[in-house]
Amino acid sequence: MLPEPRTAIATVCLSGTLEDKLAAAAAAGFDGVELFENDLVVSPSSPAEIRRRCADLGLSIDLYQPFRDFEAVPPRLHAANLRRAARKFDVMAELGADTMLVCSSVAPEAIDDDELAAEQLHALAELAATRGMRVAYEALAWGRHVSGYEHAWRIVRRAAHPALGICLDSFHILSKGHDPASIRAIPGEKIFFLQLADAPKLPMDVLPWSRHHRLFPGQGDFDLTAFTGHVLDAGYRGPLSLEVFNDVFRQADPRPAAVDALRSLLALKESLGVLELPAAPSLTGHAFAEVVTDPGAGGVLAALGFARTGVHRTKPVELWEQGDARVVVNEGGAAHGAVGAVALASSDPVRSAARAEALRAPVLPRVRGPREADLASIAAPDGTQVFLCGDDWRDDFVPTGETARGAGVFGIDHVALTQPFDHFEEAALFYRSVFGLAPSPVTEFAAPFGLVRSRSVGAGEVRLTLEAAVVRRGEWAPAVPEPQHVAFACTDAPSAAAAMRAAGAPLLDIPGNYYDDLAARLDLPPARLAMLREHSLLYDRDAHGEFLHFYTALAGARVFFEVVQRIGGYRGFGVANAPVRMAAHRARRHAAPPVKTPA
Ligand SMILES: O=C(O)c1ccc(O)c(O)c1
Ligand SMILES: [Mg+2]
Repeated sequence: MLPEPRTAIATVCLSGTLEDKLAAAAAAGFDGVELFENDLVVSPSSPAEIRRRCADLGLSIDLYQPFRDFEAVPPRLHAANLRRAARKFDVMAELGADTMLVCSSVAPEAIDDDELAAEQLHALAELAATRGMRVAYEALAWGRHVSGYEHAWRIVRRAAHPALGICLDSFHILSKGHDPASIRAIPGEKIFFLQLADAPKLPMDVLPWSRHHRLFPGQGDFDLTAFTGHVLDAGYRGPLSLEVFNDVFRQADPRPAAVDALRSLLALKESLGVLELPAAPSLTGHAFAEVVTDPGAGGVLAALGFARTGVHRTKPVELWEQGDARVVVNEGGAAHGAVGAVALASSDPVRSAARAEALRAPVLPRVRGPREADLASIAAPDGTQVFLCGDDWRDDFVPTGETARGAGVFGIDHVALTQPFDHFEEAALFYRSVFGLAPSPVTEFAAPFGLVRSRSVGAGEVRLTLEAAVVRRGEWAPAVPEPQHVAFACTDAPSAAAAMRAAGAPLLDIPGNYYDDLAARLDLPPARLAMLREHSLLYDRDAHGEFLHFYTALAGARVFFEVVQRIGGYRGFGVANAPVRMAAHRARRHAAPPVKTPA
């Protein structure tokens, strides 16, 4: 196994003042930082004070950057650039930083002349060397004449100065579709620095793409494992340093953002085989879901055919069951009103907790009564608790003796966790790295109250959907923000809907326009279409099978239920129908007072 690389983060990734950023990076466990010039310029601390602060926090300053528009300029400008550089080397000496980043020129004065670029960089490297420092040259994807790493490397080789090397940045290389395999031809000791950033594939100009949409490794569409593998194989032994320009991260609380950032590197190191973590135990299904709501949810569950089978020994929560679908109802939290916990059956809950801890996920201390089962409880980025349980969690509930009437539900199909916009990317990385759940591609759909971004994470019978409004919402959107829901699986949706409706379940009515559109889009047999219309069922299909589903009205402040039937190997979640459901919820809220079914 290669030695485990050190970790670093550019101060530009995080929000706040330099002091906030350094504290957050250190608390998350980073070894070093890339210091952005702007963060230094606005700081009231002198470079020497920043150096002491970093030392106290256990952080090294691995790179000072950026130094712009240096190479390939007319002689008059070159002299001025060297003067400017000498000042910056003085600052670096005070900081205790020994590597300066020089990005390829973007200025219109820059000349397309590799010989001149090499000559001027040689002069800069000579200046650095006299102070025991070095210069790392990076090709920006939008550099005026140098925009690819192979070109930057040709110039560095031509300059032939021991204090001049290159800086590789995964974004600039992968965004332009350049093949990273040629990195292997660069001697490791000439790769002075490595900056890592992922990104979603977006058909836009590289500059705005880079400045607004970079993500932490594992959150986007680039293959950072293969990329970093080439760099390590070339012999690079410096830090893995995150350089992520992202509008959300730059406004977020830097403390959890830094933890999220470090988690991305731990997962990357694991995938590279340079860090061993406790393996993710297999997850065999949904043990239960906990809904935190105001009184009423139990009544809706009763109408769906569930029975109240248990009462918790010490907490004011009840267990409701039908088949293998289990819902813990906590009616004490109307203020929150949503899915409070997702409980997944783990083959090894203790190892699940150990892996979560190793990936810096908050493992919550659990207050246990004398007979209570040991569950690992881990807080997801939005505060949802994820329980990993073995078989004994049911012992926490005193049986009531009631049994479910039953309406065809046999289990939990999925749990839909609407996310605050700011946690969307982080959530996918969290569920993937901590629990080994594979994310689907991101889709977006137009909903009545704005565009919604959606993806799922899952493995086998464990399925979670993550949805977020694409921009923060204003005053006009409904007063019930982002309801969450639990979806139950059944084998016969029309019969289940009929039985539930007969028992008084508040099922959503779907407008006729929806069925007219279905008839136009899909060539469904008339009898099947009539059946869907009669029961207000929604329909979807993919290459693997078909999907029938229906929803209840809101059963609490922010929670509702869904019943689904998967036919064949259908893999989706009926996302295309989500806007119909949202509009139906809105119509229902306006037409009727809040649902209050008798318990
Ligand atoms: O967007 C920029 O200007 C910028 C600056 C420094 C970098 O290392 C980089 O990758 C981009
Ligand atoms: Mg960079």
